[in-house]
Amino acid sequence: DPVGDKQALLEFLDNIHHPHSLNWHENSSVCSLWTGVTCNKDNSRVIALRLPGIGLRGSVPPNTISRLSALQNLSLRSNSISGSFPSDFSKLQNLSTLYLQFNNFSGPLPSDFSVWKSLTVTDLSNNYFNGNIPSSLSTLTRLTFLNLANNSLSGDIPDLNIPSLQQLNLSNNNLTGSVPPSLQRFPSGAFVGNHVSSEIALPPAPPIQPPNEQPTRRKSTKLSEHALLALIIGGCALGFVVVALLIFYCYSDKGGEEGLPVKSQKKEKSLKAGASESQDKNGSLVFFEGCNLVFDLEDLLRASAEVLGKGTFGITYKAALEDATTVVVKRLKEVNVGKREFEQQMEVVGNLKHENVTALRAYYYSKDEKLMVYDYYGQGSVSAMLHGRRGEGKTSLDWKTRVRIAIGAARGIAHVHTQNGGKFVHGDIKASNIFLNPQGYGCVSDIGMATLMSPMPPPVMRAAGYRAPEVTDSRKATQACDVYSFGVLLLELLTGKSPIHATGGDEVIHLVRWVNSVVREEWTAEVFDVALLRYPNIEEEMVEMLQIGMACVVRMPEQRPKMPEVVKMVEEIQRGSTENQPPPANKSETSSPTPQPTTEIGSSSAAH
Ligand SMILES: Nc1ncnc2c1ncn2[C@@H]1O[C@H](COP(=O)(O)OP(=O)(O)OP(=O)(O)O)[C@@H](O)[C@H]1O
Repeated sequence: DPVGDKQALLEFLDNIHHPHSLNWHENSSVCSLWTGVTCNKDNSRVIALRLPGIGLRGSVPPNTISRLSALQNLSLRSNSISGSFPSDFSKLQNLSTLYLQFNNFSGPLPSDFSVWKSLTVTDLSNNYFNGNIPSSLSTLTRLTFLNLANNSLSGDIPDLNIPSLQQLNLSNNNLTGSVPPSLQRFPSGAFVGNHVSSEIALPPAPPIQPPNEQPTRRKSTKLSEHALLALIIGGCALGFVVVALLIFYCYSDKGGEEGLPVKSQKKEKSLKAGASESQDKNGSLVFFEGCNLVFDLEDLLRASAEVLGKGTFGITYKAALEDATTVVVKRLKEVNVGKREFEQQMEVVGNLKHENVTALRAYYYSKDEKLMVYDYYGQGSVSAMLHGRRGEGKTSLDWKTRVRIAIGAARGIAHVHTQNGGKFVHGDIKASNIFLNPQGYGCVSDIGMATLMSPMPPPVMRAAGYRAPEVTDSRKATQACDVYSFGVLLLELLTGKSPIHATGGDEVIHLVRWVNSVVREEWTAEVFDVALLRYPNIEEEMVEMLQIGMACVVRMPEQRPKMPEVVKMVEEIQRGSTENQPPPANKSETSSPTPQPTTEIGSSSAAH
């Protein structure tokens, strides 16, 4: 471990307010375990420090980060760091990328940029920097990206002759004068929101020949006042699908650089002209309290990603970040709500902490893209567990696990229903949205989607079987609809069958109708998953679960039990649980005792 660097980092953290605890322990390995820290190959020095969006507050403690003299990448973006630009950063002479945007830095920019000869990317936007733009920026011969937008910089724009510069944003400051000749190749969008003389006739953009990048594609980027962020996540590879999450930020030419993986481009949404909007901190990942994940949008978009599936609300990706963290990113489609409404909804969801509700870790909102970030559940969803292919060594879900799934899911939904003054609705309860928490209990995901999507979009085929009959007409989900969907989930756990499934022929079976008809014919035992028949002494419990399920799926919404009641009932199954260890592996399923109905179940009102 780099002892000196480790000590410097510990001192940094000790002396800055940070609501999120980081796993930076004195006796753990800084290079392999510390979040946000990257070392060089032989682990002798720290070369990257990325702590975006973790709630850092106060000024950067002097003589801490500056001791990381081998540092190449520094990202402290999207925190609440205040004070002046840390003067001792001048010691970080190997710095290549510097991301300090979306903080509360104030005071002048460093006067001498020549100390950072290797700088390629500098983003100091969305702070309160004032004073002039230093002409020493001209000495940065490798600089490709410079963003100083949304500060309070004043004075004339210096004649910055930096041939390598490809992207420039000085918008929304108090700059005066005119655009100097060296910068006239940048479109007017780079200067809007200033008092820069408007009569400048910008010549057509001359070809830019950056040394390391792809000049032809860069050339095609046109900046304009109508700044748009376009985020591209997607693309399939052969066989096992791997997609690269891509981002590009461009102006007016929305499709201009589509498909280009962007490392050094500005990611936050740029503002349209107008100082009034200059405080809009749009377009960064927002993390929730207690989240130990440390990455930024750039990391997220750079991560290699795999499509997990396409749902009602968009595409879900599994993204592997560089620091080996795996997260799930939901890219929402057709969310037409405004920023405020979206943020409010995310705040409710993100602060909804419960062991039976999957935690929303972060979200992202821009005009064109809405993302939600979750933990990745490696075991997959309950749907995958129940219906996925049984690989070698993979057995079907045992009864105890199914009961725990039911109890956890019920508790999670009941908790969701207590939100928003007891009016919150999940709206999309189904097995692919239920995961197992570390205790092996069900854990409900995808909270808040239905509210954002009201009226409900038509369900994808596999979701249709969970929807209460009344939703078809009203397209509006209610808590009673969640109870119905939970009932379908119970029937699915009991039968091992999907809510809508095909038989051998063309016939499509609707699980609720099928269970009702079988029970009506008093063939109750027929509904249970054959894989469960090998567990002795569980008949009563299965019948109990069947009763609860059927009570939840009655046609009339007002006749369904409320979730707190359902929780009690499913918990009762576990309480009455007798020992039901699986029999020895060689015992055949057919030799298991066939369960007999012990209680009268079903009623004519349940049949539909
Ligand atoms: N956090 C997660 N960890 C692991 N797998 C996940 C996670 N979230 C979703 N998935 C899986 O990704 C796939 C796609 O999920 P997504 O939510 O987009 O669609 P869905 O659940 O099938 O439908 P809907 O959008 O209606 O909820 C599903 O198989 C789901 O189980």
